[in-house]
Amino acid sequence: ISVRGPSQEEAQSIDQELFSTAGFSVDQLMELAGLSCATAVARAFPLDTDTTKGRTVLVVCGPGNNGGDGLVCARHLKLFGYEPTVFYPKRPKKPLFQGLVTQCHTMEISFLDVLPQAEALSRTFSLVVDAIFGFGFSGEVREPFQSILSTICAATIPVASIDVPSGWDVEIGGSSHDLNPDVLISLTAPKRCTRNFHGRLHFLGGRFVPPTLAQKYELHLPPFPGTDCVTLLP
Ligand SMILES: NC(=O)C1=CN([C@@H]2O[C@H](COP(=O)(O)OP(=O)(O)OC[C@H]3O[C@@H](n4cnc5c(N)ncnc54)[C@H](O)[C@@H]3O)[C@@H](O)[C@H]2O)[C@@H](O)CC1
Ligand SMILES: [K+]
Repeated sequence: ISVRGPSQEEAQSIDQELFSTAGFSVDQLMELAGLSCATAVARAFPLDTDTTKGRTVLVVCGPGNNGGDGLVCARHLKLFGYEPTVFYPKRPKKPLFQGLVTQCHTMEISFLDVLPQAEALSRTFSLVVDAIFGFGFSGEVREPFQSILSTICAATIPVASIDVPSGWDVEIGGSSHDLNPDVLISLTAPKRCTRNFHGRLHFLGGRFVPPTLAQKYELHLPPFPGTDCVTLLP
């Protein structure tokens, strides 16, 4: 796998190209991205079939497409037998996101109005899926997400981050005060900041990149085993 990884700008160009000349739609790729995140979460935190232990997952969604991946992930986790709950404090008015919320309601997934304090959060949930920011993040984290990230950092349960650990600089990474996820699911290709990921498992998901695009951007993507939608990176 390329150690260089696409820069934030390159990730945004690949994204643009997928949605323009390559002919894909956002909801199509978001569905595949979210499905691969749910699959990776289920691999990293397998259900104990004898107990309800480990079923409760809090999916925290941000205001952009990373948040959309989180909503899709929550829906698939529910189909896989988990008990996801969503916290989605800033919701875009676009039909795509409204549809994803409706789908979660139809799947009887609960939404929280307020994020519990770290201790209550750690007691209620087994794991947090971080779908707050992906490669569109820049600058200092603004509220309400600064407080939300502080709460997640203070919680004692593991975090699985979608595409980029939220709050990390997409190129450089995070510091010791930032999120330290146990699992990272990179989408399309690992971003440069993932060099600083030292968690337990790093997956690549989003098996949708046409080989011509992978070549053009020199992505050097690893093979995906068989029909799997995720692959474990070394
Ligand atoms: N090709 C692709 O490349 C795909 C990308 N997808 C997802 O889309 C993500 C990128 O989505 P977006 O471009 O919408 O960006 P993000 O979802 O990463 O973030 C953008 C949102 O965060 C806000 N934001 C940015 N910086 C902030 C700050 N400092 N404080 C508070 N809010 C801030 C912006 O106002 C915007 O609402 C990827 O990381 C991935 O998860 C997938 O859905 C499907 C395919
Ligand atoms: K994230």
